[in-house]
Amino acid sequence: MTKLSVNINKIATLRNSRGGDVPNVVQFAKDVQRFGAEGVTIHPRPDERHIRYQDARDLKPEVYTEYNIEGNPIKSFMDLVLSVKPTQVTLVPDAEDAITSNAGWDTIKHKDFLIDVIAEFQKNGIRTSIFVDPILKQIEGAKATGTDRIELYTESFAHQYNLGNKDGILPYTESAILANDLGLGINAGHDLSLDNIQFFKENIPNLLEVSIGHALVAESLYLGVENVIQMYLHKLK
Ligand SMILES: CC(=O)[C@@H](O)[C@H](O)COP(=O)(O)O
Ligand SMILES: NCC(=O)COP(=O)(O)O
Repeated sequence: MTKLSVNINKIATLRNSRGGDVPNVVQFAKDVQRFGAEGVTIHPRPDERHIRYQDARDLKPEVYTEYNIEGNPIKSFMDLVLSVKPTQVTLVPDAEDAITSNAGWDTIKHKDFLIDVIAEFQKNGIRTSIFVDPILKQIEGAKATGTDRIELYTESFAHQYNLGNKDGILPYTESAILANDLGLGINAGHDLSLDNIQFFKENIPNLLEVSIGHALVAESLYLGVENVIQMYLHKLK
């Protein structure tokens, strides 16, 4: 069984584009849980261009499934996560100016830093996951940091799958086998979608959780737009 955690960053992006509170991210989190989502993921960035630090605090009492906060463990992010105390923190090595996450950790180069940060979160009862590329030595490096889980960065799989190249899954399967052998839990995310999720799941042994946002929100627009147009037409009769 793989848990679906819905990333609600895009809901905050839409809200921020008008400056008001529509759509309301807390209400959206409540609704996705009511519809069956098994977790809520947010990824506050230092510029707060979508999810804001205050959203992370406001969501805490309403997320009764798994609450996952992702981000680069700079001081302000660490303070936020340590005060909110989500179920899980996912560490992502984002550059400040990155449009979205675009690489996993170099777990070898940043080993000492990751060991310290991970120990601090674990000491506070927060499960840790670190975002990694599907590279065997990086998975071994992840193990050495003491993290509970890894999150496989799935952009390259999604890209290859979209091009019709199913072999793009191979490094992910190998990485998952190694992670299982090492006793690391396995999460995955980035550009997963209705098109590619089943194939991914079938090829990753013991996939514990996926976090999906961008495609899920885009798909929801497409799958919902016919209904909404009909409702407007009905009211305009
Ligand atoms: C960690 C990751 O894979 C990202 O997909 C991220 O959580 C999404 O961030 P943005 O919504 O800022 O693109
Ligand atoms: N950790 C990945 C995530 O939360 C969502 O990524 P995406 O589906 O928005 O690409």
